[in-house]
Amino acid sequence: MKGIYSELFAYVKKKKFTYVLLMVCLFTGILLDLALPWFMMNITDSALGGNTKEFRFILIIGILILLFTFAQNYFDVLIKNYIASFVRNNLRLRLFDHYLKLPMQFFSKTKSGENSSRIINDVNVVGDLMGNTLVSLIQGPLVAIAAFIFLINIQWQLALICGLIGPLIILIGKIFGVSMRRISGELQEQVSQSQSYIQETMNNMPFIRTYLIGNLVAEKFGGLTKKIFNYDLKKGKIQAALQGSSQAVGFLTFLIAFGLGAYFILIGEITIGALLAFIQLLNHVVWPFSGLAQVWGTTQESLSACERIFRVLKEKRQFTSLPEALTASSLESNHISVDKVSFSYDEGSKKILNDISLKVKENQFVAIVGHNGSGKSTIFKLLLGFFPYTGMIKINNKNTNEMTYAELMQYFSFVSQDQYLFSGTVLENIRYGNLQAKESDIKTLLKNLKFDDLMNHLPNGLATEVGEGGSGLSGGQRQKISIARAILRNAPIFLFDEATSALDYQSEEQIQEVLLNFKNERTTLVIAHKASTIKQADYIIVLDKGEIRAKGSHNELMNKDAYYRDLYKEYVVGDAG
Ligand SMILES: Nc1ncnc2c1ncn2[C@@H]1O[C@H](COP(=O)(O)OP(=O)(O)OP(=O)(O)O)[C@@H](O)[C@H]1O
Repeated sequence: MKGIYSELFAYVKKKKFTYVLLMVCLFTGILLDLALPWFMMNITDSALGGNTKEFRFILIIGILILLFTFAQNYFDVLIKNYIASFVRNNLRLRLFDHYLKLPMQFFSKTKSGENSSRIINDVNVVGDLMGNTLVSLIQGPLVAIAAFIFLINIQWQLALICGLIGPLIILIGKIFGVSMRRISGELQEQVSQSQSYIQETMNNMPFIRTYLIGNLVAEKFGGLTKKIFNYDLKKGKIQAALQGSSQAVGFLTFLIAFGLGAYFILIGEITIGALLAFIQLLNHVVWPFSGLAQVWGTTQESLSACERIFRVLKEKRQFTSLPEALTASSLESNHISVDKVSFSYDEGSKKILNDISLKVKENQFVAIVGHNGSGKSTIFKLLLGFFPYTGMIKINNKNTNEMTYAELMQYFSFVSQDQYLFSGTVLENIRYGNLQAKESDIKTLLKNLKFDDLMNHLPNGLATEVGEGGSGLSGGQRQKISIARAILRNAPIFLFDEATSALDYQSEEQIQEVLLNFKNERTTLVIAHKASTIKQADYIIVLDKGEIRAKGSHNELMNKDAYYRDLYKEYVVGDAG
């Protein structure tokens, strides 16, 4: 909690001047709150006393109070909104930037919907806290104290009796505040989970349609929303009890004030104007306190959003500043050695890779083969520095763990099995491979790759929008963009998770040709899914349940390794299919 308060205070420090203005506004508001009862008391008494000169003077003051109240309210709302927007904007950028710097392990253990809920929903709540709620928390008691002093001036016995309400309402707020905070935290957790599920549902719509699992999905979502509903109800009950009891205490105070006030008029202790002012002032004593109970509830809710945000901000970053892309093509000799590398995704769980050692010579073409789940893609993820491991990986005899991330990345062009595309045009998506590339360079590259269809067959050529995640393109077109992007990057080591399933025969042949051309130009590691690719390789690594089962050329392995022979047969059948 201490950490949260200092984080929040840092925002106050950042906007010192604006908070000072807000305080000026706040104190002006308190003065105006007191000016109105003063006006009511004096105008009533001067009218009842028939003093027209005084009446006119007080009326003019009343008009001035009105004008000031308008200006005070205008600036109060303006400044509060400015602070809330500033905090939201700043925190959102900070959080987004932090997410970009977190290690990949973080993303393999969290849900994307929850992370987006942090950046959108929780940040909004914290903005409200800093702009509105926090100020109300100070404003309420200050107004109440000022009004109370005025009340004492009017009739101290009556004021003291009515003043008993303050501590009582604070006690009520404290009792309910704790449960409010707990329920709000749990509620937000459920909201995040359902947000994740909505996101997954939208992404999986074709699967839901074709497998007719709409009812199942709706049922699961129903379960999630039921939890939200139940937490909402619990929250509603606490809010109702909080508000009901504080309002009742408030009303009780008015009953006492009217009853006793009327008695004091009867015995000539106070005037009618004074009672009017007293009741108006009492509003300022009662409502800040009864409202305070509610504001306290909102504060607890906001603090649990803060907790969630700052929990993420406390996660150790992989980078202090985001690495910039380095020019990849200038590197010459590029060999890789993997020495006794072991890895598991979760600490203490089953090893996904166990004591892997391999060497890839400069400009060698290496195929990694193995059954599904044998750990092929995981080897790529470790080469790319996504996860920490035991053992050592070296490129050109340098330990990759001693390289900066940008330095490591300059070695690799990577094509994964999944295609990662951003909304934008085909051209923009290919250009991520080399942000300096001219359109003409990209066109030449596509011509050389014989991916002309990306220029000629799409409605707006390279300016065609790919849609969210490439949803507006065919699977083959998405793969071609990913491959073209990696080749445009022109790094000396090409990591290719052979995902050529969506390519037509002609395009597949074309990719094979590109890989063949790489043979003497750059170091290439292919997770091979095709017999034709495997046969091209200089060297093959056979992986089985996270261990290297055999290594060698295709002919060597066919001669000496039965496991490989069987595996290869499966690939040949796959190719024929
Ligand atoms: N993010 C992750 N968290 C936990 N386990 C994972 C994660 N990614 C992969 N695994 C597990 O690691 C093992 C190896 O996965 P990997 O993707 O490396 O296999 P692969 O050989 O590339 O398989 P395929 O041929 O199906 O692509 C699998 O058992 C998988 O369940």
